[in-house]
Amino acid sequence: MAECLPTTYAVSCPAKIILHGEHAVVYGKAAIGTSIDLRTYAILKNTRLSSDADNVVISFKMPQIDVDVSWPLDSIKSKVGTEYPEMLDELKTLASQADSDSNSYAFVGSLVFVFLFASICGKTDLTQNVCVEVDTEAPLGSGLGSSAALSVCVSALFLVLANNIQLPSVNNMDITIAQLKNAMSKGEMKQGYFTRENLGHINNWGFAAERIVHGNPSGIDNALCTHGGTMRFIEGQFTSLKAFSSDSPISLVVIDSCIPKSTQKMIFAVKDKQMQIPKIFDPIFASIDAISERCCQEFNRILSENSAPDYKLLEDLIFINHQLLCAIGVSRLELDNIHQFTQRLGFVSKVTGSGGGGCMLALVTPENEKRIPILKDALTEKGFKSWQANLGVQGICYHLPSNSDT
Ligand SMILES: Nc1ncnc2c1ncn2[C@@H]1O[C@H](COP(=O)(O)OP(=O)(O)OP(=O)(O)O)[C@@H](O)[C@H]1O
Ligand SMILES: C[C@@](O)(CCO)CC(=O)[O-]
Repeated sequence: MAECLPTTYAVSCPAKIILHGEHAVVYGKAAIGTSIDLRTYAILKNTRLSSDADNVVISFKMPQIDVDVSWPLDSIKSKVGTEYPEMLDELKTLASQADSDSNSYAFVGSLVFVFLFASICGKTDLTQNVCVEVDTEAPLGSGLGSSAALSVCVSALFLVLANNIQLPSVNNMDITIAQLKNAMSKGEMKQGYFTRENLGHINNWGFAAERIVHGNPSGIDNALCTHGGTMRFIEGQFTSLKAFSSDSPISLVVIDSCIPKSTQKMIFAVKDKQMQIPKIFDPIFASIDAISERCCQEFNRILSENSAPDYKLLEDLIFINHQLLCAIGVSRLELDNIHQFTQRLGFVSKVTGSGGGGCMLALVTPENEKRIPILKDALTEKGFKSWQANLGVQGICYHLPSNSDT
C-alpha cells in the first residue's frame, strides 16, 4: 500500500449566547445573539492512499465522549440518492454504530457527521481514508450551541473535501487538536478566513444538520457559529450589530447550571403549548420580540452616540425576559433559584438558549462589577460554574502553520 503525506485541514468556530429572543425566534420573532470565546476545533486528515477504492474508510472521533467510529466509504455512499426520510433512517443505522441510544450525544453527533458526509461528499471520488476529529471548549448540551458548532465545523471540512471550497492544503501537518491549540498559544499558527460566499454555504449546511438534530430550529445558532460577532436575527436573516468589541461596555457572566437538557425536547414542548393555547403564547412571543427590538435600539444608540449604556433598561429587559421564559415553561426551579440568588448579589440574570437546564447569563454593570468575584465564589459553592465570557468573537476560520507560504 503506497503511503502518502497526510493532508490536514483544521478549522474552529465559536460558541454562542442568546441575549434575547430564544424560542420566540422559532416563531418568526427577532432575537439577539453573540458569539463567545469557547471554540470548537475540527481537524480532517486524509490519512493514506488506498490502492483499492473499495476499502476507503471514513472515521469520526469525539474523544471527549469516547467516540471513535469508522464506516466503509461505500456504506455511506450507498445511502446517497435515497429519498429524504428513508435516507435519514438508513443514516441512523450507521450512527447507531457509535451508540445505540438515539438520544445520546454520540449517536446524534455521528448522525450529523454521516448526514453531512453523504450530502456533501456523497458524489466525490475519494481514494484516501478520511478521519475527522472534533473537540470543543464549550460545555456540551448547555445552551451555548455545541451542536451548531459541530455542524458548522464539519460542514466546512466536508465542503473543502468535496472541493466546493478551496483552502490552502497543508501537507504533512500531522497534528492533533491538542497540538494545534498548543501551537496556536505559541503563535506558531495563523488564521485564514472564508469568503462571504463560502460562509453562506457553510451556514446553509450547518442549518441542514441542525434541522436533523433539533427538529425546527430558527438557524440563529449556526449563523452565530459561522459568522461570529453580534447579530439581530429574524426569519433566517441577520444583521450585524457592532455591539461588542474588546472595549465594549457590555459584559456578561455566563452561569452553567450543569443540568443537562435537550434543545429538541424544549423546542417541541414549547410548540405543543403554543398550539394548545396560541392566544396566550403568541402575545408572550410578541413581548419577547419587543424586548429584542428595544435592546437592539439601545445597542445602536450606544454606538451612534458613543455613550454609556442605560444599564437600568438593559437589566429590566433581562428581568422581564426571564419571567416570560418562565411563563412558556423553559425555566425550572434550579434556574429560578439562580435568577433569585444572583439578584440578591446585585446581578440580573436570565435563561439563555433553549432552557430546561444549561446556562444562564447575568449582566455586568458599573454597580455590580466589583462583586463579580463574590458572585463567582458563591456560585461555585452551590455547584455551578461561571465565567466572564469574551463576546462578539471571530466566526469560523481555518488554521495554518505560521511558516506556511499560503
Ligand atoms: N466535541 C464534541 N464532543 C462531543 N459532542 C459534541 C462535541 N461537539 C458538539 N457535540 C454535540 O453537541 C450536542 C449537544 O447538543 P444540544 O443541542 O443538546 O446542546 P447545545 O447545542 O449545547 O445547546 P443549544 O442548542 O441550546 O445551544 C450533541 O449532539 C453532541 O453530538
Ligand atoms: C430555543 C432556540 O430559540 C435557541 C436555542 O439555542 C431554538 C432556535 O432558535 O433554534
